[in-house]
Amino acid sequence: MTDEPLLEVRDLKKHYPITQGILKKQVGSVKAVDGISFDIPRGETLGLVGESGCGKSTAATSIIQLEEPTAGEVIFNGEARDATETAADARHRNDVTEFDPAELKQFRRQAQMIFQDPSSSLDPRMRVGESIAEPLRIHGIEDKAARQEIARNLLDRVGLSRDDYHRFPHEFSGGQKQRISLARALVTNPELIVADEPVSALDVSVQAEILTLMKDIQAEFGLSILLISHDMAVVREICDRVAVMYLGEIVEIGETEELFRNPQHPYTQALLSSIPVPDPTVDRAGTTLSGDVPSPSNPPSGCRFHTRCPDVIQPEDYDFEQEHWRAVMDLRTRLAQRDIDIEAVREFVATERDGDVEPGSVSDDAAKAAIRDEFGIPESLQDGRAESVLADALERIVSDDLAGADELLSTEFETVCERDAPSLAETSPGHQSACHLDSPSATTDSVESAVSDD
Ligand SMILES: Nc1ncnc2c1ncn2[C@@H]1O[C@H](COP(=O)(O)OP(=O)(O)OP(=O)(O)O)[C@@H](O)[C@H]1O
Repeated sequence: MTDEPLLEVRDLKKHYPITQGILKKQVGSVKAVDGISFDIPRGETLGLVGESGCGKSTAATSIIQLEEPTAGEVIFNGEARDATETAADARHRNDVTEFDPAELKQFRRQAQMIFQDPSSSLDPRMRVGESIAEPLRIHGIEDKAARQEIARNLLDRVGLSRDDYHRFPHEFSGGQKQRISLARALVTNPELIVADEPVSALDVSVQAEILTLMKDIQAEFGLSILLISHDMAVVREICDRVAVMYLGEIVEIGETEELFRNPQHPYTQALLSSIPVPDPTVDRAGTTLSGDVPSPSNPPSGCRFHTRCPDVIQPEDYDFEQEHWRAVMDLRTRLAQRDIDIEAVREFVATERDGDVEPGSVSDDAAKAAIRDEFGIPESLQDGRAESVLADALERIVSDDLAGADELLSTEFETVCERDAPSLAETSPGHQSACHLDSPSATTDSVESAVSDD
Protein backbone atom coordinates (compact mmCIF):
# COMPACT_ATOMS: atom_id res chain seq x y z
CA MET A 1 0.00 0.00 0.00
CA THR A 2 1.17 3.51 -0.72
CA ASP A 3 -0.02 7.04 -0.03
CA GLU A 4 0.17 7.98 -3.72
CA PRO A 5 -3.27 8.50 -5.24
CA LEU A 6 -4.34 5.75 -7.62
CA LEU A 7 -5.32 8.35 -10.22
CA GLU A 8 -3.96 11.85 -10.72
CA VAL A 9 -5.60 13.98 -13.38
CA ARG A 10 -3.60 17.08 -14.27
CA ASP A 11 -4.95 19.95 -16.35
CA LEU A 12 -6.88 17.57 -18.60
CA LYS A 13 -8.40 19.10 -21.73
CA LYS A 14 -10.58 17.71 -24.47
CA HIS A 15 -11.47 20.13 -27.25
CA TYR A 16 -13.51 18.95 -30.24
CA PRO A 17 -12.75 20.81 -33.47
CA ILE A 18 -15.61 22.62 -35.21
CA THR A 19 -15.04 22.37 -38.95
CA GLN A 20 -16.64 24.01 -41.97
CA GLY A 21 -16.85 23.29 -45.68
CA ILE A 22 -15.69 20.34 -47.73
CA LEU A 23 -12.08 21.04 -46.79
CA LYS A 24 -13.09 20.75 -43.12
CA LYS A 25 -11.37 23.97 -42.17
CA GLN A 26 -11.29 24.31 -38.38
CA VAL A 27 -13.25 27.39 -37.39
CA GLY A 28 -13.38 26.85 -33.64
CA SER A 29 -13.53 24.21 -30.95
CA VAL A 30 -15.92 22.85 -28.35
CA LYS A 31 -14.03 23.08 -25.07
CA ALA A 32 -15.86 20.12 -23.51
CA VAL A 33 -13.20 19.63 -20.80
CA ASP A 34 -10.97 22.61 -20.25
CA GLY A 35 -8.23 22.00 -17.71
CA ILE A 36 -9.50 19.85 -14.87
CA SER A 37 -7.29 18.43 -12.11
CA PHE A 38 -8.05 16.06 -9.26
CA ASP A 39 -6.74 12.98 -7.45
CA ILE A 40 -8.50 9.78 -6.48
CA PRO A 41 -6.76 8.03 -3.58
CA ARG A 42 -6.90 4.24 -3.38
CA GLY A 43 -10.20 2.95 -2.07
CA GLU A 44 -11.94 6.32 -2.48
CA THR A 45 -15.04 7.26 -4.44
CA LEU A 46 -15.00 10.67 -6.11
CA GLY A 47 -18.21 12.10 -7.56
CA LEU A 48 -18.11 14.35 -10.61
CA VAL A 49 -21.35 16.35 -10.82
CA GLY A 50 -22.81 19.10 -12.95
CA GLU A 51 -25.62 19.84 -15.38
CA SER A 52 -25.99 18.07 -18.68
CA GLY A 53 -23.35 19.17 -21.18
CA CYS A 54 -20.77 20.39 -18.63
CA GLY A 55 -18.25 17.80 -19.79
CA LYS A 56 -18.56 14.94 -17.28
CA SER A 57 -18.80 12.11 -19.82
CA THR A 58 -16.01 13.59 -21.91
CA ALA A 59 -13.84 13.75 -18.80
CA ALA A 60 -14.57 10.07 -18.15
CA THR A 61 -13.85 8.84 -21.67
CA SER A 62 -10.69 10.98 -21.84
CA ILE A 63 -9.41 9.56 -18.55
CA ILE A 64 -10.09 6.00 -19.59
CA GLN A 65 -8.54 6.72 -23.04
CA LEU A 66 -11.64 5.89 -25.04
CA GLU A 67 -10.92 9.30 -26.55
CA GLU A 68 -7.56 10.96 -26.92
CA PRO A 69 -7.31 14.02 -24.65
CA THR A 70 -6.20 17.30 -26.23
CA ALA A 71 -3.80 18.04 -23.36
CA GLY A 72 -2.98 17.14 -19.79
CA GLU A 73 -1.81 14.13 -17.85
CA VAL A 74 -3.63 11.11 -16.43
CA ILE A 75 -1.25 9.39 -14.06
CA PHE A 76 -2.44 5.96 -13.02
CA ASN A 77 -0.86 3.89 -10.30
CA GLY A 78 2.00 6.37 -10.20
CA GLU A 79 3.97 4.56 -7.53
CA ALA A 80 3.72 1.10 -9.06
CA ARG A 81 6.70 1.58 -11.35
CA ASP A 82 8.41 4.56 -9.85
CA ALA A 83 6.57 7.69 -8.88
CA THR A 84 9.66 9.85 -9.08
CA GLU A 85 10.80 8.52 -12.41
CA THR A 86 9.86 10.82 -15.26
CA ALA A 87 10.37 10.47 -18.99
CA ALA A 88 12.86 12.60 -20.91
CA ASP A 89 10.17 15.18 -21.70
CA ALA A 90 9.43 15.50 -17.95
CA ARG A 91 6.11 13.69 -18.26
CA HIS A 92 5.36 11.01 -15.72
CA ARG A 93 6.15 7.47 -16.86
CA ASN A 94 2.71 6.35 -15.76
CA ASP A 95 0.95 9.01 -17.80
CA VAL A 96 -1.76 6.98 -19.50
CA THR A 97 -2.04 9.51 -22.34
CA GLU A 98 1.47 8.45 -23.45
CA PHE A 99 0.99 4.68 -23.10
CA ASP A 100 1.92 2.37 -25.96
CA PRO A 101 -0.66 -0.26 -27.08
CA ALA A 102 0.67 -2.97 -24.71
CA GLU A 103 0.56 -0.60 -21.74
CA LEU A 104 -2.92 0.54 -22.72
CA LYS A 105 -4.13 -3.06 -22.81
CA GLN A 106 -2.87 -3.57 -19.28
CA PHE A 107 -4.41 -0.25 -18.18
CA ARG A 108 -7.78 -1.33 -19.60
CA ARG A 109 -7.76 -4.38 -17.29
CA GLN A 110 -7.08 -2.17 -14.31
CA ALA A 111 -9.54 0.61 -15.15
CA GLN A 112 -13.05 -0.38 -16.18
CA MET A 113 -15.99 1.74 -17.19
CA ILE A 114 -19.71 1.22 -16.70
CA PHE A 115 -22.32 3.24 -18.57
CA GLN A 116 -25.82 4.61 -18.02
CA ASP A 117 -27.33 2.07 -20.41
CA PRO A 118 -26.15 -1.39 -19.33
CA SER A 119 -27.36 -2.88 -22.61
CA SER A 120 -24.59 -0.99 -24.40
CA SER A 121 -21.92 -3.23 -22.87
CA LEU A 122 -23.92 -6.48 -23.19
CA ASP A 123 -24.20 -8.30 -26.52
CA PRO A 124 -27.92 -9.24 -26.82
CA ARG A 125 -27.00 -12.52 -28.57
CA MET A 126 -24.52 -13.60 -25.93
CA ARG A 127 -25.40 -15.39 -22.71
CA VAL A 128 -24.73 -13.02 -19.81
CA GLY A 129 -22.20 -15.39 -18.24
CA GLU A 130 -20.21 -15.37 -21.46
CA SER A 131 -20.38 -11.57 -21.58
CA ILE A 132 -19.03 -11.38 -18.06
CA ALA A 133 -16.27 -13.92 -18.81
CA GLU A 134 -15.34 -12.42 -22.19
CA PRO A 135 -12.74 -9.92 -20.88
CA LEU A 136 -10.91 -12.85 -19.27
CA ARG A 137 -10.59 -14.51 -22.67
CA ILE A 138 -9.40 -11.26 -24.24
CA HIS A 139 -6.79 -10.98 -21.52
CA GLY A 140 -5.47 -14.48 -22.14
CA ILE A 141 -7.21 -16.82 -19.66
CA GLU A 142 -7.65 -19.90 -21.86
CA ASP A 143 -9.26 -22.29 -19.36
CA LYS A 144 -13.01 -22.16 -20.15
CA ALA A 145 -14.08 -23.89 -16.93
CA ALA A 146 -12.05 -21.40 -14.86
CA ARG A 147 -13.62 -18.47 -16.76
CA GLN A 148 -17.11 -19.88 -16.15
CA GLU A 149 -16.46 -20.36 -12.46
CA ILE A 150 -15.23 -16.76 -12.05
CA ALA A 151 -18.29 -15.43 -13.92
CA ARG A 152 -20.71 -17.52 -11.83
CA ASN A 153 -19.07 -16.33 -8.60
CA LEU A 154 -19.42 -12.73 -9.74
CA LEU A 155 -23.08 -13.21 -10.65
CA ASP A 156 -23.57 -14.44 -7.12
CA ARG A 157 -21.58 -11.51 -5.72
CA VAL A 158 -23.68 -8.87 -7.50
CA GLY A 159 -26.90 -10.35 -6.15
CA LEU A 160 -27.93 -12.57 -9.08
CA SER A 161 -27.90 -16.34 -9.31
CA ARG A 162 -25.02 -18.54 -10.49
CA ASP A 163 -27.60 -20.20 -12.72
CA ASP A 164 -28.25 -16.93 -14.55
CA TYR A 165 -25.03 -17.66 -16.47
CA HIS A 166 -26.95 -19.18 -19.41
CA ARG A 167 -29.69 -16.54 -19.69
CA PHE A 168 -29.77 -13.69 -22.22
CA PRO A 169 -29.78 -9.93 -21.44
CA HIS A 170 -33.43 -9.42 -22.51
CA GLU A 171 -34.52 -11.73 -19.68
CA PHE A 172 -33.30 -9.21 -17.08
CA SER A 173 -34.68 -5.89 -15.78
CA GLY A 174 -32.68 -2.64 -16.07
CA GLY A 175 -31.38 -2.92 -12.50
CA GLN A 176 -30.36 -6.55 -13.03
CA LYS A 177 -28.58 -5.63 -16.26
CA GLN A 178 -26.63 -2.97 -14.37
CA ARG A 179 -25.63 -5.69 -11.86
CA ILE A 180 -24.39 -7.77 -14.78
CA SER A 181 -22.36 -4.78 -16.13
CA LEU A 182 -20.84 -4.39 -12.70
CA ALA A 183 -19.89 -8.09 -12.66
CA ARG A 184 -18.35 -7.70 -16.11
CA ALA A 185 -16.39 -4.65 -14.96
CA LEU A 186 -15.11 -6.53 -11.89
CA VAL A 187 -13.99 -9.63 -13.74
CA THR A 188 -10.50 -8.34 -14.57
CA ASN A 189 -9.98 -7.41 -10.92
CA PRO A 190 -9.63 -3.67 -11.66
CA GLU A 191 -8.35 -0.99 -9.31
CA LEU A 192 -10.50 1.78 -10.76
CA ILE A 193 -14.10 1.84 -11.96
CA VAL A 194 -15.41 4.85 -13.85
CA ALA A 195 -19.21 4.78 -13.63
CA ASP A 196 -21.00 7.23 -15.96
CA GLU A 197 -24.54 7.89 -14.68
CA PRO A 198 -24.86 4.23 -13.62
CA VAL A 199 -28.29 4.65 -12.01
CA SER A 200 -29.93 7.55 -13.81
CA ALA A 201 -31.95 5.27 -16.13
CA LEU A 202 -33.32 3.24 -13.19
CA ASP A 203 -36.34 3.64 -10.91
CA VAL A 204 -35.51 5.42 -7.67
CA SER A 205 -35.95 2.27 -5.53
CA VAL A 206 -33.65 0.30 -7.85
CA GLN A 207 -31.14 3.20 -7.85
CA ALA A 208 -30.72 2.83 -4.10
CA GLU A 209 -30.08 -0.94 -4.43
CA ILE A 210 -27.40 -0.47 -7.10
CA LEU A 211 -25.70 2.32 -5.15
CA THR A 212 -25.62 0.13 -2.04
CA LEU A 213 -24.16 -2.70 -4.09
CA MET A 214 -21.47 -0.36 -5.50
CA LYS A 215 -20.65 0.85 -2.00
CA ASP A 216 -20.30 -2.75 -0.70
CA ILE A 217 -18.21 -3.86 -3.63
CA GLN A 218 -16.02 -0.78 -3.39
CA ALA A 219 -15.23 -1.61 0.24
CA GLU A 220 -14.79 -5.35 -0.37
CA PHE A 221 -12.48 -5.01 -3.36
CA GLY A 222 -10.70 -1.83 -2.15
CA LEU A 223 -11.66 -0.15 -5.43
CA SER A 224 -11.37 3.48 -6.39
CA ILE A 225 -14.48 4.78 -8.15
CA LEU A 226 -15.08 7.87 -10.26
CA LEU A 227 -18.85 8.30 -10.17
CA ILE A 228 -20.33 10.63 -12.74
CA SER A 229 -23.81 11.97 -12.10
CA HIS A 230 -25.97 15.03 -12.65
CA ASP A 231 -27.76 14.16 -9.40
CA MET A 232 -26.38 15.59 -6.13
CA ALA A 233 -28.48 13.13 -4.11
CA VAL A 234 -26.79 10.18 -5.88
CA VAL A 235 -23.25 11.41 -5.24
CA ARG A 236 -24.08 12.13 -1.62
CA GLU A 237 -25.08 8.49 -1.24
CA ILE A 238 -21.71 6.90 -1.96
CA CYS A 239 -18.98 9.47 -2.60
CA ASP A 240 -16.17 10.35 -0.19
CA ARG A 241 -15.43 13.55 -2.12
CA VAL A 242 -17.26 15.52 -4.76
CA ALA A 243 -16.00 17.67 -7.65
CA VAL A 244 -18.51 20.07 -9.20
CA MET A 245 -18.09 20.84 -12.91
CA TYR A 246 -19.40 23.82 -14.86
CA LEU A 247 -18.69 24.37 -18.57
CA GLY A 248 -15.61 22.16 -18.72
CA GLU A 249 -14.04 23.32 -15.45
CA ILE A 250 -14.08 22.19 -11.82
CA VAL A 251 -15.54 25.01 -9.71
CA GLU A 252 -15.54 23.31 -6.32
CA ILE A 253 -14.11 20.15 -4.78
CA GLY A 254 -14.24 18.84 -1.25
CA GLU A 255 -15.26 16.08 1.11
CA THR A 256 -18.89 15.16 0.55
CA GLU A 257 -20.30 16.03 3.95
CA GLU A 258 -18.36 19.31 4.13
CA LEU A 259 -19.38 20.31 0.60
CA PHE A 260 -23.05 19.58 1.27
CA ARG A 261 -23.01 21.32 4.66
CA ASN A 262 -20.99 24.29 3.57
CA PRO A 263 -21.11 24.77 -0.21
CA GLN A 264 -18.89 27.68 -1.23
CA HIS A 265 -19.48 28.19 -4.92
CA PRO A 266 -22.78 29.80 -5.96
CA TYR A 267 -23.16 27.09 -8.63
CA THR A 268 -22.88 24.32 -6.05
CA GLN A 269 -25.36 26.19 -3.86
CA ALA A 270 -27.79 26.33 -6.80
CA LEU A 271 -27.38 22.61 -7.54
CA LEU A 272 -28.00 21.80 -3.88
CA SER A 273 -31.05 24.03 -3.66
CA SER A 274 -32.64 21.99 -6.45
CA ILE A 275 -32.62 18.80 -4.35
CA PRO A 276 -36.04 18.30 -2.74
CA VAL A 277 -35.80 18.50 1.05
CA PRO A 278 -38.09 15.94 2.72
CA ASP A 279 -38.14 17.80 6.04
CA PRO A 280 -40.39 20.90 5.75
CA THR A 281 -38.69 22.51 8.76
CA VAL A 282 -35.40 22.59 6.86
CA ASP A 283 -35.12 25.81 4.96
CA ARG A 284 -33.17 25.59 1.75
CA ALA A 285 -34.03 28.63 -0.28
CA GLY A 286 -34.39 27.73 -3.92
CA THR A 287 -31.82 29.51 -6.07
CA THR A 288 -32.95 30.19 -9.59
CA LEU A 289 -30.24 30.45 -12.19
CA SER A 290 -30.67 32.96 -14.99
CA GLY A 291 -30.48 31.93 -18.62
CA ASP A 292 -29.25 28.79 -20.29
CA VAL A 293 -25.89 27.05 -20.02
CA PRO A 294 -23.65 28.95 -22.49
CA SER A 295 -22.03 27.06 -25.35
CA PRO A 296 -18.67 25.45 -24.55
CA SER A 297 -17.50 26.59 -27.99
CA ASN A 298 -17.63 30.19 -26.78
CA PRO A 299 -17.53 30.17 -22.98
CA PRO A 300 -18.01 33.46 -21.11
CA SER A 301 -14.86 35.39 -20.16
CA GLY A 302 -13.55 35.45 -16.59
CA CYS A 303 -15.65 33.23 -14.34
CA ARG A 304 -17.68 31.12 -16.78
CA PHE A 305 -20.61 31.12 -14.37
CA HIS A 306 -20.93 34.94 -14.25
CA THR A 307 -23.67 35.03 -16.91
CA ARG A 308 -25.96 33.03 -14.57
CA CYS A 309 -24.57 33.57 -11.08
CA PRO A 310 -27.04 35.03 -8.55
CA ASP A 311 -24.09 36.38 -6.53
CA VAL A 312 -22.20 38.00 -9.42
CA ILE A 313 -20.08 40.77 -7.90
CA GLN A 314 -21.31 44.32 -8.44
CA PRO A 315 -19.21 46.88 -10.29
CA GLU A 316 -17.18 49.19 -8.13
CA ASP A 317 -18.69 52.59 -7.39
CA TYR A 318 -22.30 51.47 -7.77
CA ASP A 319 -24.73 50.18 -5.22
CA PHE A 320 -27.46 47.88 -6.58
CA GLU A 321 -29.84 45.58 -4.82
CA GLN A 322 -28.27 42.25 -5.76
CA GLU A 323 -31.45 41.00 -7.45
CA HIS A 324 -31.60 44.12 -9.62
CA TRP A 325 -27.91 43.90 -10.43
CA ARG A 326 -28.47 40.30 -11.62
CA ALA A 327 -31.37 41.54 -13.77
CA VAL A 328 -29.18 44.24 -15.36
CA MET A 329 -26.51 41.58 -16.02
CA ASP A 330 -29.14 39.44 -17.77
CA LEU A 331 -29.97 42.41 -19.98
CA ARG A 332 -26.24 42.84 -20.67
CA THR A 333 -25.87 39.15 -21.60
CA ARG A 334 -28.77 39.37 -24.06
CA LEU A 335 -27.38 42.60 -25.52
CA ALA A 336 -23.97 40.99 -25.99
CA GLN A 337 -25.71 38.26 -27.97
CA ARG A 338 -27.66 40.97 -29.89
CA ASP A 339 -30.67 38.98 -28.78
CA ILE A 340 -33.12 41.85 -28.29
CA ASP A 341 -35.48 42.73 -31.14
CA ILE A 342 -36.92 46.18 -30.49
CA GLU A 343 -39.53 45.77 -33.25
CA ALA A 344 -40.74 42.58 -31.54
CA VAL A 345 -40.89 44.48 -28.23
CA ARG A 346 -43.07 47.17 -29.83
CA GLU A 347 -45.31 44.54 -31.42
CA PHE A 348 -45.65 42.79 -28.07
CA VAL A 349 -46.62 46.03 -26.33
CA ALA A 350 -49.02 46.92 -29.15
CA THR A 351 -50.93 43.63 -28.99
CA GLU A 352 -50.61 42.61 -25.34
CA ARG A 353 -50.63 45.92 -23.52
CA ASP A 354 -52.13 48.69 -25.59
CA GLY A 355 -55.07 46.65 -26.95
CA ASP A 356 -54.06 46.02 -30.56
CA VAL A 357 -52.69 49.38 -31.66
CA GLU A 358 -50.13 49.83 -34.46
CA PRO A 359 -46.62 48.84 -33.26
CA GLY A 360 -45.33 52.11 -34.75
CA SER A 361 -47.48 54.08 -32.32
CA VAL A 362 -46.01 52.42 -29.21
CA SER A 363 -44.09 55.07 -27.29
CA ASP A 364 -40.40 54.68 -26.42
CA ASP A 365 -41.32 54.87 -22.74
CA ALA A 366 -43.75 51.95 -23.09
CA ALA A 367 -41.09 49.90 -24.94
CA LYS A 368 -38.49 50.70 -22.24
CA ALA A 369 -40.96 49.72 -19.51
CA ALA A 370 -41.63 46.41 -21.28
CA ILE A 371 -37.89 45.67 -21.42
CA ARG A 372 -37.50 46.45 -17.71
CA ASP A 373 -40.45 44.18 -17.02
CA GLU A 374 -39.06 41.35 -19.11
CA PHE A 375 -35.78 41.36 -17.17
CA GLY A 376 -37.22 42.11 -13.74
CA ILE A 377 -35.56 45.52 -13.57
CA PRO A 378 -37.57 48.00 -11.43
CA GLU A 379 -38.95 51.27 -12.75
CA SER A 380 -35.99 53.02 -11.19
CA LEU A 381 -32.77 51.62 -9.70
CA GLN A 382 -32.02 52.71 -6.13
CA ASP A 383 -28.59 54.04 -7.10
CA GLY A 384 -29.28 57.25 -9.05
CA ARG A 385 -26.03 57.11 -11.04
CA ALA A 386 -26.65 53.49 -12.03
CA GLU A 387 -30.19 54.44 -13.04
CA SER A 388 -28.93 57.22 -15.27
CA VAL A 389 -26.52 54.82 -17.08
CA LEU A 390 -29.30 52.26 -17.51
CA ALA A 391 -31.73 54.92 -18.79
CA ASP A 392 -29.14 55.98 -21.36
CA ALA A 393 -28.67 52.34 -22.45
CA LEU A 394 -32.43 51.81 -22.76
CA GLU A 395 -32.62 54.94 -24.91
CA ARG A 396 -30.03 53.38 -27.23
CA ILE A 397 -31.96 50.10 -27.33
CA VAL A 398 -35.23 51.72 -28.37
CA SER A 399 -33.26 53.57 -31.07
CA ASP A 400 -32.13 50.09 -32.21
CA ASP A 401 -28.50 50.80 -31.27
CA LEU A 402 -27.85 47.49 -29.50
CA ALA A 403 -24.07 47.75 -30.00
CA GLY A 404 -24.01 51.18 -28.37
CA ALA A 405 -26.13 50.01 -25.44
CA ASP A 406 -23.93 46.95 -25.01
CA GLU A 407 -20.76 49.04 -25.06
CA LEU A 408 -22.11 51.54 -22.55
CA LEU A 409 -23.25 48.90 -20.06
CA SER A 410 -20.08 46.81 -20.53
CA THR A 411 -17.88 49.82 -19.79
CA GLU A 412 -19.88 51.25 -16.91
CA PHE A 413 -21.00 48.03 -15.27
CA GLU A 414 -17.93 45.83 -15.68
CA THR A 415 -17.51 43.22 -12.96
CA VAL A 416 -14.40 41.40 -11.78
CA CYS A 417 -16.32 38.19 -12.48
CA GLU A 418 -16.19 38.76 -16.23
CA ARG A 419 -12.67 40.24 -16.17
CA ASP A 420 -10.67 37.59 -14.30
CA ALA A 421 -10.97 33.82 -14.16
CA PRO A 422 -10.89 32.74 -10.50
CA SER A 423 -8.68 29.74 -9.66
CA LEU A 424 -9.49 27.02 -7.18
CA ALA A 425 -8.44 28.21 -3.72
CA GLU A 426 -8.68 26.46 -0.38
CA THR A 427 -11.60 27.70 1.72
CA SER A 428 -11.05 25.13 4.50
CA PRO A 429 -8.71 22.13 4.70
CA GLY A 430 -9.33 19.88 1.69
CA HIS A 431 -12.12 22.10 0.37
CA GLN A 432 -11.49 24.30 -2.67
CA SER A 433 -13.71 26.69 -4.57
CA ALA A 434 -13.10 28.90 -7.61
CA CYS A 435 -15.04 32.07 -6.86
CA HIS A 436 -13.96 35.70 -6.53
CA LEU A 437 -16.17 35.98 -3.46
CA ASP A 438 -13.71 33.67 -1.67
CA SER A 439 -10.65 35.47 -2.96
CA PRO A 440 -9.24 38.33 -0.85
CA SER A 441 -7.60 40.00 -3.89
CA ALA A 442 -10.88 40.33 -5.76
CA THR A 443 -12.66 42.02 -2.90
CA THR A 444 -9.76 44.35 -2.07
CA ASP A 445 -10.60 46.64 -5.00
CA SER A 446 -14.18 46.99 -3.86
CA VAL A 447 -13.10 47.55 -0.28
CA GLU A 448 -10.55 50.16 -1.36
CA SER A 449 -13.06 51.90 -3.55
CA ALA A 450 -15.65 51.81 -0.78
CA VAL A 451 -13.10 53.36 1.59
CA SER A 452 -12.10 56.09 -0.86
CA ASP A 453 -15.75 56.89 -1.46
CA ASP A 454 -16.29 57.69 2.20
N1 LIG B 1 -17.79 14.16 -30.24
C1 LIG B 1 -18.14 15.41 -29.94
N2 LIG B 1 -17.99 16.40 -30.83
C2 LIG B 1 -18.31 17.69 -30.54
N3 LIG B 1 -18.82 18.08 -29.35
C3 LIG B 1 -19.01 17.13 -28.41
C4 LIG B 1 -18.69 15.74 -28.65
N4 LIG B 1 -19.00 15.03 -27.52
C5 LIG B 1 -19.49 15.92 -26.63
N5 LIG B 1 -19.50 17.17 -27.17
C6 LIG B 1 -19.93 18.42 -26.50
O1 LIG B 1 -19.13 18.57 -25.36
C7 LIG B 1 -19.88 19.13 -24.29
C8 LIG B 1 -19.77 18.21 -23.08
O2 LIG B 1 -20.49 17.00 -23.35
P1 LIG B 1 -20.56 15.79 -22.31
O3 LIG B 1 -21.39 14.71 -22.90
O4 LIG B 1 -19.18 15.44 -21.87
O5 LIG B 1 -21.32 16.47 -21.08
P2 LIG B 1 -22.02 15.76 -19.85
O6 LIG B 1 -21.81 16.66 -18.69
O7 LIG B 1 -21.58 14.36 -19.72
O8 LIG B 1 -23.54 15.82 -20.28
P3 LIG B 1 -24.59 14.63 -20.41
O9 LIG B 1 -24.88 14.19 -19.03
O10 LIG B 1 -25.76 15.27 -21.10
O11 LIG B 1 -23.90 13.59 -21.26
C9 LIG B 1 -21.30 19.27 -24.81
O12 LIG B 1 -21.47 20.61 -25.25
C10 LIG B 1 -21.36 18.33 -25.98
O13 LIG B 1 -22.27 18.78 -26.95
